[in-house]
Amino acid sequence: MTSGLTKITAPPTTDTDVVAAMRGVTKTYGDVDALTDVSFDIERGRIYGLLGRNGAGKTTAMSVLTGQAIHTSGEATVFGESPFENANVLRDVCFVKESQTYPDDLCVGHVLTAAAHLLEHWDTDFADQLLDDFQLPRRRRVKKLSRGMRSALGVTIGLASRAPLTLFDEPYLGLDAVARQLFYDRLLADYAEHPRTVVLSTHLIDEVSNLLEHVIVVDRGRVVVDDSADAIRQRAVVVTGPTAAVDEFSSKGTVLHRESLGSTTRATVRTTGPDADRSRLLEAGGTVEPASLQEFVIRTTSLPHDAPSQEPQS
Ligand SMILES: Nc1ncnc2c1ncn2[C@@H]1O[C@H](COP(=O)(O)OP(=O)(O)OP(=O)(O)O)[C@@H](O)[C@H]1O
Repeated sequence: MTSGLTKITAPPTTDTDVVAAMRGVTKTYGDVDALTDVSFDIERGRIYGLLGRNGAGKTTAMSVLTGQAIHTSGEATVFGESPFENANVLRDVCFVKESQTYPDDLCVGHVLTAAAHLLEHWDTDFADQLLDDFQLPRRRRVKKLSRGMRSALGVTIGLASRAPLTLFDEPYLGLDAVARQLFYDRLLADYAEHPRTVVLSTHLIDEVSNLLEHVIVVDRGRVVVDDSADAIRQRAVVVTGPTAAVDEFSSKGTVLHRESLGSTTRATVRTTGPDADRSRLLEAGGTVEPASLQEFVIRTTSLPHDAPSQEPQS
């Protein structure tokens, strides 16, 4: 079952520089459909946001791409090969999970030494710098770390891995706002110097929206948006004004959400492009503002099944 929205996708790419891909991937756990007919490409040298509500299928998708779960049908490839039990592929992949566990007796230094052995592109100096940044005590046992410190350790491993494909699955549990900002800053600075492909799943969409270059939204196991963040920023707008004028403007795009109070209506609309004619709306006293990425994701994933949606008339 879909959200009632047409799937929103970028035009097909001619770029063959795809580091990971899914084609018609389905993953079931017993009678739970975690992923249904999922297809997307992850291209080299970009930061992707994998977004969606709780239980949407984000962790499952990342687990399939990192060989930690076997999909039920379809095809998943990383660097052109199946990732499952494929050391050739996995040495270039780092997957940092929110629920990452480490052997209890290891201390922080041991974990980093193990990571250095396992990850081909590991940078020890960078790892040391990140330990200092996050004030992680090298000699402390992992089981004695606070929840936030454990997250900081995961983030440190993900960044210092410099893996050509690095996936962070909601790595922030317990990280305070200062530590999260540190993570974003270090990620951006290091990514600029050492370009690689990063996939980030998060519920803190506003915080990361400036980081993301491409967004994949999963809703109940299906991909409902696969588009560049710029395209989403340009086309997703919040329109407010007299109902007739808002509805006329909205009819040229896809209405993601609409609410009225008296004669005024507010609608979140995905237009056909930045040049959508807004003159009549403005003349009628209406306003058009860019929708935040968070608003866009919320409106894209929370429609009831039978919600009316209008197709773009491009
Ligand atoms: N090992 C499992 N056994 C049974 N069901 C599972 C298992 N792992 C995931 N699921 C189910 O698959 C669906 C997708 O779960 P998944 O963890 O991929 O979602 P998610 O988008 O990462 O959610 P969240 O944002 O809450 O972490 C959910 O319905 C979940 O209950």
